[in-house]
Amino acid sequence: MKDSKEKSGATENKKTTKEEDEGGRGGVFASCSFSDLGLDPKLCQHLQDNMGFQVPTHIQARAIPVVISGRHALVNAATGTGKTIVYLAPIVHLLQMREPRIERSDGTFALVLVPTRELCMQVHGIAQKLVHRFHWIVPGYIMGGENRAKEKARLRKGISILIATPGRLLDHLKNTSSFVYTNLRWIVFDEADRILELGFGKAIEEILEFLGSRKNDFDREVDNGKLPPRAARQNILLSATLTEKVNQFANISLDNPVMVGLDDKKITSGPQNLLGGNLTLRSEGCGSLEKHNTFPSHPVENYNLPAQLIQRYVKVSCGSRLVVLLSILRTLFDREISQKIVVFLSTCDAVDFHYMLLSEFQWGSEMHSEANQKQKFLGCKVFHLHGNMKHEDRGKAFEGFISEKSALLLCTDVAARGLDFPKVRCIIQYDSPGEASEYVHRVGRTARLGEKGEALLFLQPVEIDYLHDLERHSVSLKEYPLQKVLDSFPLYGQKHHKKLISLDTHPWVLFLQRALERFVLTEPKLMKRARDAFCSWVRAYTAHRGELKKIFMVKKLHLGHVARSFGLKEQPSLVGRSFQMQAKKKRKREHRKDKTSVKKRQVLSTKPKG
Ligand SMILES: Nc1ncnc2c1ncn2[C@@H]1O[C@H](COP(=O)(O)OP(=O)(O)OP(=O)(O)O)[C@@H](O)[C@H]1O
Repeated sequence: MKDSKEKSGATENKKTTKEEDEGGRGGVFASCSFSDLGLDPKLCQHLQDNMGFQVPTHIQARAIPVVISGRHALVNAATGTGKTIVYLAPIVHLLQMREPRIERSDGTFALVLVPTRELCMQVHGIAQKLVHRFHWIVPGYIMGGENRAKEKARLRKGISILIATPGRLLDHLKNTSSFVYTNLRWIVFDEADRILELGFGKAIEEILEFLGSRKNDFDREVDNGKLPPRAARQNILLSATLTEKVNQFANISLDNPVMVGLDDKKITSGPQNLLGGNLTLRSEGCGSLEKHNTFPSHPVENYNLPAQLIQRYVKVSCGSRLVVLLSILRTLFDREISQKIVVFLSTCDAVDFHYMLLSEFQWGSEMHSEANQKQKFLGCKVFHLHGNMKHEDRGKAFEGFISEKSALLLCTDVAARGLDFPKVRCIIQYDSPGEASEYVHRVGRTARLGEKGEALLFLQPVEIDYLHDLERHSVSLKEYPLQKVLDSFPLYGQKHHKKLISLDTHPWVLFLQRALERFVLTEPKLMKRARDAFCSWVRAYTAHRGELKKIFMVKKLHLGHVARSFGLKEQPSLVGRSFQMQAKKKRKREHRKDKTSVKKRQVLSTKPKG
């Protein structure tokens, strides 16, 4: 009975895919209804009336029946296509059906693991909305940085759907005896690859071991009578990008998973199984499954980006980067006053510096020939978000950026994954991402759910090969018309050259650079931030791994130009004590080496031959 229901679901979904490819907002929505997917009518009504979800998205239509069926699943779909509902709706559906009703004293039934605090809060918010009509289902969260004692008290009372970051969950598994998880039915890994990238690999293994949910442990625990049969436990893994990390993760946590969202054109080469050859896929349920039992050992995935996303790159020499960033931001906000933009930077110090600069930088009277009073260069509200901020400030920035109509967010990759900021129009990657998968997640903060969106990647001329790396994943970018943008700024008496030799000699670039350097010089706090940012930025640049090291070569950086990009006039040797110390140590080491080799040579030359 169950199988036939799933089969009919799969056929229906295939039909919706075709139909929806022909129309709909960017091909995101399916033409079936939530109740067609087998969800409870009250839940469907609530999704429609209170949450405004009229119909499921494509991935929801395909994956919700699979999750309801109880199978382990690996779900892959573009950013912003509604993957959170893919697991939360079936969990709520199945929990509200239980007779007798679940109680808080039954403890945790579903565990959702996420990589960051912000995502934890976001998923918890959605879970709270979903259980609105089912007051006996209690969502809750635990995450790093929160008060442990309060969390313990909440766990003691009982949390039915628990959203957690891995470190804090492990802590409670080890130390909170009142945490009941004997009824655990689901473990969901949202942004699975990122959880591993953040170094939670060991924690995850320990968690799975604690919960008796490692693939190989499971049968043993069942045999020992510690766990109910397999059907009672379901693991689900979700990400917009399939990487080697997801592969590892799937290997330890999934048992005969159903793969949803992988289609033929996504993998371009290679002979082996994505899941290390261990995976045996079932042929029933989704018709597409049988096709996917072979995958490359090092898959080159064609990333699935929102079709309506406009992707461009801007080629800028290092010394002009800051001026170009400000000019583009100004142009974007002038073009559309009410909009939201996110700028990604590589380090917390770089975020702090740019946050202070962009919040405070004003047009001086010397810039404006007519008006004497100063005015802010950017009129919008500026927020910043990174991992070194106090937890409450992170929370405020997150909430603040969501609620503003027009705002700029400067952030590190802490905001790259999963966060759903409504109405973000443009993503600027001022500092390059690492792996192509990171590019995909960053740009995924815009063009969500079929909305419009633009993405702009800054590259120095020496870094342009990064575009080839993206192309390997079928991500191709067009060049941004920078000259046109720069020419649109007033030059105040300076001659406009029709044919410019280089961007760095553009009168507007020179003009704004001088103004920025003066501004940084007169603000001691900003100057300090600029120096710290310079040092951390160069350190981060040296941290690129693998093949990317050949593109982002620190040797090719002109440190004087890097300093200019932080509004500093000084040469790098004058900037940052840690740098001076490092350089001094290096010189000493080299000096010692020279001395020893001279001595050796002397010894050799004075040694009598034979
Ligand atoms: N069926 C639906 N109809 C309308 N809106 C929806 C529907 N499903 C989800 N949404 C909304 O779409 C947005 C994106 O959802 P979600 O954050 O779950 O996407 P995602 O695929 O997990 O993205 P990412 O890969 O970036 O994590 C959210 O604002 C969510 O409320």
